[in-house]
Amino acid sequence: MPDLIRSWVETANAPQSPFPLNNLPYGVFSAGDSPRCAVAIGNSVLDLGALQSAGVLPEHGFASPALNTFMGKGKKVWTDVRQKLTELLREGNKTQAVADALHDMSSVTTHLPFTVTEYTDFYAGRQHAFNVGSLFRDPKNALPPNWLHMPIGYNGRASTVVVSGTDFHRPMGQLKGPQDDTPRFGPSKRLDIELEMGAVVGTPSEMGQRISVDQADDMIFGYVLLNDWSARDIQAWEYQPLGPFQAKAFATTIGAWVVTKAALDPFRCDTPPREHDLLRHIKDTGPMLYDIDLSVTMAAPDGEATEICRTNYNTLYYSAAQQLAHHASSGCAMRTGDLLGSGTISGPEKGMFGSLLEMTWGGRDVITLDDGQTRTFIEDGDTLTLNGHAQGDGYRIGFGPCTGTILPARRAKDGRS
Ligand SMILES: O=C(O)/C=C/C(=O)CC(=O)CC(=O)O
Ligand SMILES: [Ca+2]
Ligand SMILES: [Mg+2]
Repeated sequence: MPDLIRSWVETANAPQSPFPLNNLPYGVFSAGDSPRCAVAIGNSVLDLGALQSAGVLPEHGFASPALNTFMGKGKKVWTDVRQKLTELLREGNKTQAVADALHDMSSVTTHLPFTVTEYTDFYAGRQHAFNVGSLFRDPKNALPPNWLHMPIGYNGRASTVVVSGTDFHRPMGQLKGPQDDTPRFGPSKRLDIELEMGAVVGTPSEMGQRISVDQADDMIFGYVLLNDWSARDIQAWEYQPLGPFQAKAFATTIGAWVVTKAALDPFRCDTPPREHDLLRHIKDTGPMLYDIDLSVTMAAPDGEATEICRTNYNTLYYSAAQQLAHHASSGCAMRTGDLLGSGTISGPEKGMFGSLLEMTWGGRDVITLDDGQTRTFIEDGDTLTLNGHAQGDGYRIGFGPCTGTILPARRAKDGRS
């Protein structure tokens, strides 16, 4: 485990800081002006657009409002820029040009860090797949027969991926419970979260090109926290035979900071033992998961945030590299800015479940918040926040929060649902 790299930005050296010099996650910010690229360091953001204009950094599209140009340049450029930034911010190396490009994080606005090209969501949490299979289908055959052989996924919506802090309205949809004769259209009453990690594709692949697991790993630029908000009542009625559609299309929240693979490298860990040998195109090639502590808090309007789940990214069955290799295996082209959701990260015990559906076992149990309020699913005004970090020796690699507050459903203009 490497040591903390000390920075002249003092707040970056605090053991609890999510953004020490070892991290350097990328994002997009504005300070009452045009959005441009940045890295987070301690309590500050460093304006990469300004450093590029000043000739301190080479031209990698840092003055644009998205990381895509830089992400598309690949491993060599990512490594060079990381080394350069590490030297610029290292203790003892303070210069006026770099000090002038720092902004207090509390005074800036963070934006969606990259243009999301396409969004695919996987299902790689074994406990989650088991729990959902038991609740929605047959507890005796909870895990689908293909599940141990390939990372199952569905194509989601990129258009509605939003950055942490974006509030949105409760979705409307078709609802039909088991006791109802006919469906009706109305606000979802079983609004849920899904604790996930998103892998961000940097370098693209061509249509028809096969990629190995190691090539796939090299294509990944970094990772974000991801909340795949889900309307369980819409989902239960609509999902057969083609899978989730409107139930997961209304919003997906990602964190504002993309943590690079380089920052996470010391925290790589093995995938679990395989029950069936995986086929060659997705076989494990070494440690490909990460030891990242994850948690979720829920807060009622004006209430305290209560931790409702604590789990780890290392509980997944498939890595993002295996998912990406599988995704391209038919000849599907992958593009810069593609976002791959890991699947809901539910660990093997109850306090480790990454959705309210599982925590309340289908809405049968309640969750009691620290202020005494109870919940099954999300109510209007509630705020849900994902947090995550990898714990180093005296420092942590944090992701920043991934949060959203639910606003009441938007009724039709005539007041009807
Ligand atoms: O098993 C199903 O019918 C669907 C389960 C899901 O909730 C899909 C999903 O988003 C996958 C995941 O996040 O793990
Ligand atoms: Ca999901
Ligand atoms: Mg979603």
